[in-house]
Amino acid sequence: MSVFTTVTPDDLAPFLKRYYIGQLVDLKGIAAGITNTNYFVTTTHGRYVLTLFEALQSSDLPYYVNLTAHLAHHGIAVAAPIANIDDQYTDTLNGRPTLLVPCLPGTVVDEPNVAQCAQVGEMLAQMHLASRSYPAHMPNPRGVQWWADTAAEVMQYLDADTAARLQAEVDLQLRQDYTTLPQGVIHADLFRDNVLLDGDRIGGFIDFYYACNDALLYDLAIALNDWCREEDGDIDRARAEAMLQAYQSVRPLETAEFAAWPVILRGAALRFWTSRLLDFYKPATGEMTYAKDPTQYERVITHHAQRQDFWLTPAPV
Ligand SMILES: Nc1ncnc2c1ncn2[C@@H]1O[C@H](COP(=O)(O)OP(=O)(O)OP(=O)(O)O)[C@@H](O)[C@H]1O
Ligand SMILES: N[C@@H](CCO)C(=O)O
Repeated sequence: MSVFTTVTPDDLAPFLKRYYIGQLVDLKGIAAGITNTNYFVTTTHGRYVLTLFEALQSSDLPYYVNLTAHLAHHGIAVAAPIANIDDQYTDTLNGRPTLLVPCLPGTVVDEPNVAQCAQVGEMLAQMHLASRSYPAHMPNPRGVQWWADTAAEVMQYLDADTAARLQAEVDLQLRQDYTTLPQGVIHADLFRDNVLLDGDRIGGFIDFYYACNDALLYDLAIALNDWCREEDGDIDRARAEAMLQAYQSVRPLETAEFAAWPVILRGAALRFWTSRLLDFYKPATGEMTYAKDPTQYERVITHHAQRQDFWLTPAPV
């Protein structure tokens, strides 16, 4: 249950007076999500989502919040932040920084189909292009060096075989230079639970709190590793081809990206293998004792390492 900070209708009444969204009708905590407190707020004008940030400080928020405003301005399906009477996107409630956005249509889909993977690929490419005019810059706090540092931190808990495989993956990634690939703003966590789908249509991309500037191809690899993944960590060909073709219908990959693709797929998997190992063996104090399965991403890497074909048709000349 992800309500860490309780909000009552009495707490909310003075807060809502700072917005032009009508009067409160209903307030309901949202169970999904593991980092922040989220509430559905229904007013006489409509339905909204109120987020109370549990870890991020007000000073951290502008990059993420202005990014979603920028993307919404360009027609990407994201929840555009709502400004308060002081024309600020963020406010404060019960000692936490807050954000109020409209409720987007759709639900999280656990078993996406080919058409849905194509939609995600297409909108991800649109998002990458639309954010080229976004002026702010944020280095990736969870880049290759973070994978290496995190692997070193959890190595002591692993059996010798797993530790050796983890170290080999880290060494492989430390030898790469992804900075020569096309760069831009990436979502960096575009898993199934961060996209709302309304049938085959995208209701919206949500949860931009890992967004940063990095290689665009890395973002595509993160999305593909989740959206097209089977239970055993293998990738489903039909979904992968659909996602890649749809992405490339908007932003064709460059020759250097074709070359980097097989290894960056493993890097994108290593990012979540290491973060899940860290959450599993060294959960942060006060964090919910809920950790996703690290071995899922170990298996993704094993499959990628054995693969000959990476679903890409030859690069256009
Ligand atoms: N704009 C929105 N419209 C509709 N539902 C939303 C919206 N934003 C969030 N939600 C709902 O709230 C849930 C939790 O949101 P989110 O995944 O952002 O939680 P979090 O705790 O902030 O992040 P995380 O779980 O990645 O740590 C989502 O699964 C979705 O059901
Ligand atoms: N999407 C991440 C969790 C949130 O960052 C994972 O599945 O490990």
